[in-house]
Formats: sequence, structure tokens, C-alpha cells
Amino acid sequence: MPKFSANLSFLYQDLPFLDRFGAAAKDGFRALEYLGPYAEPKEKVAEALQASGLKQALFNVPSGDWAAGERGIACLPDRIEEFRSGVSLALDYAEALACEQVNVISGLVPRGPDLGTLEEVLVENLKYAAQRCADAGIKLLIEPINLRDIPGFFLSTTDHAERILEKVGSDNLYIQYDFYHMQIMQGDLIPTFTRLEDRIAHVQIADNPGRNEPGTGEINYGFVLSELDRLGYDGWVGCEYKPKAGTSEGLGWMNPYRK
Ligand SMILES: O=C(O)[C@@H](O)C(=O)CO
Ligand SMILES: [Mg+2]
Repeated sequence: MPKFSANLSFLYQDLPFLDRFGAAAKDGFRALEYLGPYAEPKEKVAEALQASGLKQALFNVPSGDWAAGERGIACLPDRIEEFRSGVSLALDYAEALACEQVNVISGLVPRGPDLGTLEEVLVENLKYAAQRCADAGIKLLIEPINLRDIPGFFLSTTDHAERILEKVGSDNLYIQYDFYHMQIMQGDLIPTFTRLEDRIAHVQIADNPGRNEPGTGEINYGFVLSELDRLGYDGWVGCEYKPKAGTSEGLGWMNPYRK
């Protein structure tokens, strides 16, 4: 049976951040995830997490100024120091929240440096981060993201993610496989997942088009989720979608998976 994690950067947007934890527990989620907890002190986040009884499935390493349009800094030559101190901050929160994995957002291709330089910076940053995370017993992930929603994103395909994994050469670097992004970029969802399963530590779901609840678009999530079970995937399934009309109201799709 899939284990669902509520992505609180997408779900329960009508509630203040820390109130979303209890709402997710009430709706039957078993874990939660979000882009980042950094706007709140780690003690307050840990308290809300403990009160909810949920597990912390994942969050992102600090990813630059999101509100200003940045989408990660890991490939940016002039932000290496900031990326690396962000890894320390992420590990600090991960320890406080007993979170076993963190995700790196690669960044947008900037004007100036060539793609080879960006890739070298990303690889060196990931070597550093994968080792820091390994020392703390935490998995490090990278996520390919579709170029329609985030034009100019550096890492947008599983082929590229595999090449990065190979260059980094750490057994502590994994792929975050977001079915929504991969449907837009590549299709062939289950064969690709199957081929890469050993290197996938987290998956996320949303339908296409619209990035709404499973069952609102073209992805056959009944099939996808039963294949994840059949293939023995035992990680979290992050629910990273935009609810069409209220988070709790739109959870009917989850009924077949409730005990
Ligand atoms: O798919 C996404 O958008 C997220 O998983 C994320 O962390 C960055 O945008
Ligand atoms: Mg995602």
C-alpha cells in the first residue's frame, strides 16, 4: 500500500504553515514534506510535527530567493559558499525533525557561464553535500523539473540526472522522481521508474495538465500506484498537487488506499 506524504507547500494553503501539520494528520496522511521549513525556528517546527504524530518525509536544501524567482542555487558558480552553508542549515533542521532525506533544487541557467561550467559546479556541490549528508545518515536527492513550468531550469530529464549521479559517484545521491514533471518531459513513466528504481528515493504525484489531484488528468494513477507496490517501492509518495477545490474535499482519490 502506498504511504502518502502531504506536501504542505501545495496542500492546505488556506491555513498558516504550522497549522497544516495537524490538518494533514486528520486527513489520514502519514508524513509531510514542503519546500523548506526555514521561515520558522526548528524547535517550533519540531513541536508541530510531534503534535501531529506524522513523520517528516523530506524538504529542500535552501534554494535561494524563491519569492524573487530563484529556483535553487546549486549550479551557480557565484553561490557556492551560500549553497554549502545551506547544506549545514538543512542538516540542522533534518536532525531536529528526524528527517531522513533532503532534496537539492539545481537552479536556473544564468546568463554568462557555459553549461559545462554549471554542471561542474553542480557536481562539486553535490559531492560535498552527499558526503555531509552521508556523515549524518541522511540521503541527498536531486529532482528533474519540467521546462514548461520552470523555463531555463538546469536539470529537466532523468538522462541528465543519471549523468550527474555518475559524475558525483556517491552512493548517497538519489533521484526524486516527480511523475508530473516526468510526464511533461518524457512520458514512459513506469518503464523509466523501473529502470531507475534503485536510485529513486522519493516520488511525487500530481496529474497533468493542471498539476491537480490524481484522477483529474491524463496520468493513470491507479496503474502507477499499483505498479509502485508491485515493484516493491517502499518510499514515500509525496502529494505535491494544487487542490482543485479544497484539500480535504479533494481527497476522494485516496479512498482506495485507506486501510
Ligand atoms: O516539483 C516541485 O516543484 C518541487 O518538488 C520542488 O521542490 C521545487 O519546485
Ligand atoms: Mg516535485
